[in-house]
Amino acid sequence: MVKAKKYVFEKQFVGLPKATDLKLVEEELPPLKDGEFLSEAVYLSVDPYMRAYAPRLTLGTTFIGSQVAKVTESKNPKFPVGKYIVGEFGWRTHTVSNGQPLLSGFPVAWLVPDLDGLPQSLPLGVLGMPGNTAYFGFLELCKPKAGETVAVSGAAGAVGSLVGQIAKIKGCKVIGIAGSDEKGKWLVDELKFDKFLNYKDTDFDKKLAAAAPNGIDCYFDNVGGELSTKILNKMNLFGRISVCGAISGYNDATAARASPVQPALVFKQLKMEGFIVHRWLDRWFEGIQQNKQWIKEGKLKYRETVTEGFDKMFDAFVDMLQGGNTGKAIVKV
Ligand SMILES: NC(=O)C1=CN([C@@H]2O[C@H](COP(=O)(O)OP(=O)(O)OC[C@H]3O[C@@H](n4cnc5c(N)ncnc54)[C@H](OP(=O)(O)O)[C@@H]3O)[C@@H](O)[C@H]2O)C=CC1
Ligand SMILES: C/C=C/C(C)=O
Repeated sequence: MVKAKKYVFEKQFVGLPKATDLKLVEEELPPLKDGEFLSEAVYLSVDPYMRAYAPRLTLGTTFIGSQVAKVTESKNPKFPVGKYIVGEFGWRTHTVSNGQPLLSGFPVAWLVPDLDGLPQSLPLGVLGMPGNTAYFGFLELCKPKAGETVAVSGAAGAVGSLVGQIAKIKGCKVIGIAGSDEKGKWLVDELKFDKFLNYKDTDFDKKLAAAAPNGIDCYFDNVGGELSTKILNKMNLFGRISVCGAISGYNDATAARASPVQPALVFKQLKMEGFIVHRWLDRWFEGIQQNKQWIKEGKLKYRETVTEGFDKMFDAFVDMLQGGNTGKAIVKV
């Protein structure tokens, strides 16, 4: 009999999640039926969407999330023993699944493609959902042209760090905005962003004006709130804004306030569009393949912030929400 550990969503989050909002429990897994397989988590992802989607989750269920897992027993020929998979199984160590797609049509599990020797954790980051968010969300919505100026907030995180590099690949000038000078040093020195702005600086407004003397053509928005209104007010005529996320407000216990964006939208004739990455499910492996190719060519770099231990899932989650990560935040079991 296999015992699994899992985190159950006990209490709805109010403000920053508390350890007591989730409960770590053990359960015995049943023997496999035909069509099922058993997998063991190797890496688990902690992502901002877990906080953003929480109000829609049912209390008492396993908390949501993706993992890279190894198939250890199988009665399903599509998921043979020894293969690595990405599973949408939630925060749990062992899982019995039949591999059937979720109600949304999203596969509950897919085999990790050939990584050409790259780390097995990357399907949770640059070669998975965050990588595709950067690839499709930026290129399809911002439609950047060489020579244009691109601003990206959340710039040192899993998605933002890739968006800025893809913008550089496309010949753009890139302004990255994040919350620490150490992150800024990584963006400029290693990822070759043109400029870095720390949104916590008291003279941020002055520095923004100096960093974008000719205005901003594309903005990839990971954070929302007042910071994003400030960027919108610096946009050029017919600028494009890809709205990816709004993490600056995810932990607000009361409704966040930001100055109106409509004047900038009207007078600069801006195009602002939100998206969910699953819009490009039919092109999922195109994004992964392209990002892998760019890594191999040395054009796309990635970083991971790895926390060790399944019992540290909550700590890793809250640390990421508060900016403790550079690049993709993951947990190694
Ligand atoms: N639309 C979609 O399909 C998807 C949307 N997303 C969204 O993209 C965004 C980035 O996700 P991801 O790259 O995975 O996460 P990150 O790796 O960027 O981690 C979150 C980061 O958010 C920053 N942050 C936290 N609080 C604030 C704040 N008040 N103001 C500004 N920045 C803050 C922190 O960096 P710092 O030190 O800079 O503050 C932190 O490191 C999120 O908003 C997420 O919801 C992600 C995937 C898919
Ligand atoms: C799929 C992820 C969505 C957000 C908002 O993070």
